[in-house]
Amino acid sequence: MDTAAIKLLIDIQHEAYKNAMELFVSQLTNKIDASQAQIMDLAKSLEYIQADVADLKYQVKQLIREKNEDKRTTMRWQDQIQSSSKLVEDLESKDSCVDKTSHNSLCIEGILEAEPETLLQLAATVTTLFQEKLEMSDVPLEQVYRVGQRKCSRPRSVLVIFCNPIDRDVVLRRSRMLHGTKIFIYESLCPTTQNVLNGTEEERLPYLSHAELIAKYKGVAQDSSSAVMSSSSLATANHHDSTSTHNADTGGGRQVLSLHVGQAGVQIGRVCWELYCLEHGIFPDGVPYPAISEESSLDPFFSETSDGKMVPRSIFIDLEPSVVDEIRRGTHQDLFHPADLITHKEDAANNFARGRHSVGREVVHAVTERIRKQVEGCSGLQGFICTHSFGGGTGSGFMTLLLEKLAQEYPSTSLMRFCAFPSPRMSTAVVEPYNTILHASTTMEYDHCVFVFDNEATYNLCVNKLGIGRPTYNNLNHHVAQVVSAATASLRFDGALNVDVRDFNTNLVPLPRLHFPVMTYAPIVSADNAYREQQSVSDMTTACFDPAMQMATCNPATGKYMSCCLLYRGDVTPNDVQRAISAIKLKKSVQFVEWCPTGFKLGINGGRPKVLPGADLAKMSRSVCMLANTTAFKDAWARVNHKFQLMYSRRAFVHWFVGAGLEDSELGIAQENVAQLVNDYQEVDGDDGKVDAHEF
Ligand SMILES: Nc1nc2c(ncn2[C@@H]2O[C@H](COP(=O)(O)OP(=O)(O)OP(=O)(O)O)[C@@H](O)[C@H]2O)c(=O)[nH]1
Repeated sequence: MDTAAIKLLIDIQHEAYKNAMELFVSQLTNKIDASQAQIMDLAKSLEYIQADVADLKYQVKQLIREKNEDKRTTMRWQDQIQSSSKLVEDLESKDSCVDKTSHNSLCIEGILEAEPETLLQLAATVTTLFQEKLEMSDVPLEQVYRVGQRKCSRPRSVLVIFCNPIDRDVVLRRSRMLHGTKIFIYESLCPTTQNVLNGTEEERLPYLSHAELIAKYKGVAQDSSSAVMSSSSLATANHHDSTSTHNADTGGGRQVLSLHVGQAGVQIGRVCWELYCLEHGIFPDGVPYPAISEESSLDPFFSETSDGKMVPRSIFIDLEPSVVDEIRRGTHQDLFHPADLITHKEDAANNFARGRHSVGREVVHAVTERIRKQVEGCSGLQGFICTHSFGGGTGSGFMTLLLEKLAQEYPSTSLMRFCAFPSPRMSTAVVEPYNTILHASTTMEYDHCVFVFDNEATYNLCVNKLGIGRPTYNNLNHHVAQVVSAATASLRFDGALNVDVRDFNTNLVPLPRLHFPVMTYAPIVSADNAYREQQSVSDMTTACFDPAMQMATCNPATGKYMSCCLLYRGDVTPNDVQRAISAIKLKKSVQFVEWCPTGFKLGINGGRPKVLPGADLAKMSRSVCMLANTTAFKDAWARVNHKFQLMYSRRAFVHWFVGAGLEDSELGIAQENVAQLVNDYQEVDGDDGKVDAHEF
């Protein structure tokens, strides 16, 4: 083999080794890569396993924690069950004691005594009161003593313990004879006295504040089962405590009787009571929640039965049964006393005259009897609240009849009404203008507040502010009830600034005939937008002066405000309110009559506004209700009177009214009377007789 051949052979072998080496290296690399990948996979799996382990550890911990929590909850529940049963036992024992002891005492407020007086003299004063004012002969008293601060020649509260419980019942029944005397008799305190006062009869008795008195009784009750105060009377006594100064100033009582008349009045009333129950913590069957808010005063709007149920101080009246039957069959059927749901066989057929002169007369006696019964159950009636429409035959005609009876029987009792005024374009009856004008004319001289809203304005609020596509009466009534609840909150709850029924009339009616304040409520926010739209006190106060927020169709810019009541609820301070009002006063668009420079009546109530489950309105932390007496409302009257005139000039539908007992001349007189009302408004705002007629 020559050298060249050997060299070639070496090259070939070299190449072969090289290839083999490369192959080996690549195989080795692949193996290393595969191993690395495997290692990576293993590492990842390890990571997953570690994560799973951590997860499992966490879950185990969580389970242990939950188990412990469960244990604690079980223990808490056991505690609660124990304390509830104790509470029930306490209440049962108190109830049984109350049965024995609560029927021999009464609290008399407003006794004027010459200072200083001994117990005997005080007892003599009380006995003389019973003899002279209640026409009772000898009433043996077991004990009397004073309640409240000692101040010379101020009317004071006296607790009277009767020897004979029958005497106590007679005094309570006859307490109505004290009407107008500024002396009020309450069923508030029901203690036995043996352990309370130790002095001899000749010693002057200690003056105890209500709180001291209650504390003392509580102590006595704990020490000895012979002195007991029931939870209900304690609540009443607390209420006395909080309102006694208020009553002393106003000379008024406390309870309010609500009268809901006709379809609109009944349906609005029903929603109002559902809301009141929610606000006061009362189940639909009238049983109070176990813990009632301390600020809540049930007594003004509810009476309590012997088994602890709360019954609304209300009467629902309709001339036909179907609408009231819905209450009789509804969720709150057990709330109302059946006798407070009064119906007749046939309605007033949209006819004022049938409501006032024919069908209405057949029912009015039963209604006034039931009212009398309810009033007898009140220790001091503060006023009546009515809901009804102006346009229906019952709401207009029967209501005039009822108002006459109330004026005769309870002349000094205040009254306020929430009324559905006919809408400019929406109407359910052609003769609404007749009914409205006849009603207004007949009741014109009653100078109590008639708070007005119309369904069209309320409907627009539901559409534009709450985003309801096609609002029903139910939607409208929920909104109206919200406003009625806001307006009556200060009658039902203790607050920083309270307003009572008489205050409304005194502050909102500057001239007797001009007594139709318009209702506005803010904020109106749909439940969907609740979290986005919390409004400040200033925002919502300003919103009240926005015409689009008003619940009655009239433009405030065409008139002047004569008076204005702003009732705040919830998270509101007097400073916030003052700032908001100062800002309003600077607005040129808000015009007040010159002779009413202060203009604003304020009420502040700490409790947050509540809404019924499923309501369209959002639950907000604060709200305001404005009741404003504005001369702009003349436009609404002029509009209805114009419609009346159009029909009456052709004597259209007049025969139906005359046929049901109306004097023909009454229609003409009514129209003139309301035309005069429009003039009265115009005189007040110095208008030159112009009325906004574009809506007619
Ligand atoms: N907001 C509201 N308005 C109502 C309701 N029902 C009727 N109305 C309005 O009330 C006016 C008619 O009065 P009603 O209350 O229905 O009639 P009534 O008083 O029962 O009288 P009669 O039916 O004639 O016996 C109309 O303007 C209706 O739009 C209601 O539930 N809510």
